Amino acid sequence: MPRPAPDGAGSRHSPCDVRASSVRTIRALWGSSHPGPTLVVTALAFALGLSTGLEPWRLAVLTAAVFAGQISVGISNDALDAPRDKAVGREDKPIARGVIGERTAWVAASATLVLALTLSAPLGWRMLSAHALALGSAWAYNAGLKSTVVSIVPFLVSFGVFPSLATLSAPDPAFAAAWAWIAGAALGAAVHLTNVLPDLDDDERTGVRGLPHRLGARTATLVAAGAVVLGAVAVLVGSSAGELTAVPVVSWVFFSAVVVVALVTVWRAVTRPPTRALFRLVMLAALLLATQLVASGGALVA
Ligand SMILES: CC(C)=CCC/C(C)=C/CC/C(C)=C/COP(=O)(O)OP(=O)(O)O
Repeated sequence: MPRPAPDGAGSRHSPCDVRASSVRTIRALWGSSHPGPTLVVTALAFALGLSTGLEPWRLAVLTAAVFAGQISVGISNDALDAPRDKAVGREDKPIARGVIGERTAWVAASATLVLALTLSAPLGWRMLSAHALALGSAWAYNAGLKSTVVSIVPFLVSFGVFPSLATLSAPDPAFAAAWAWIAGAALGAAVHLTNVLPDLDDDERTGVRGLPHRLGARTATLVAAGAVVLGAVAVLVGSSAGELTAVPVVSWVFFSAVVVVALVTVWRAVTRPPTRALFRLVMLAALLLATQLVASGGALVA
């Protein structure tokens, strides 16, 4: 069956055709946004905003700004990767499959980038600058750093600064404490090291050789699991100001759960070929740590 022409090229369309094509475009854009990570990072922003005690409008605007920013990062990533994804026949990539055109994708990625920054502005220039830094670093990954030995750096930067997006959104803005930077960067590293694992062979064929490709799947997963534990220790120790006797029981429960997740990640890595499950385990660890912060009332600011 012939594919519909991308970007609406073609002749006459009935209102039904137009509606169907709009739905197809929106679904394809959502599919290109890396929906799973987009939703997880948005939920993390919400949880960090809650734990910072933001008032409802600030919490809503922070969450919406992060959501828009993630969509812009995800779609621009797929738009830039489209020729490579097409070459290796990636069926999960709507742009590479020709469901939508690259022009449509770029319009959506640019519009959501502008929306993310516009929504950040009412939260203050510090939050706006921090979000611009996080997004700039993510776009730099998409634009080429992903194929270099320093492919991990944008994840360290974007996720390192990420907890501060919440604390800088407060009426009395402040950077997050050092332990929160460490936890964010450690989890960002784990996200990168596990996300690319199922695509290592396809990536090699199209010339993408980031840090995980050079480390190899097993080493990358072991380092990722170590980073998850480092993040968990940072949250446990940091949020109780170094007083281990003052750590609430709920924090120990979440900490133990995250260590179990890290152990399962290692076990899977040594017993099976790498799959998307390793990345999902890292996402789960990040959600557990954010929930721990909310449940224990741990303060993000020193
Ligand atoms: C807080 C914040 C702004 C964080 C974002 C940080 C960051 C560097 C994001 C890049 C996200 C991304 C689309 C990775 C997938 O790329 P890929 O091309 O390696 O893998 P794929 O095959 O899944 O597309």
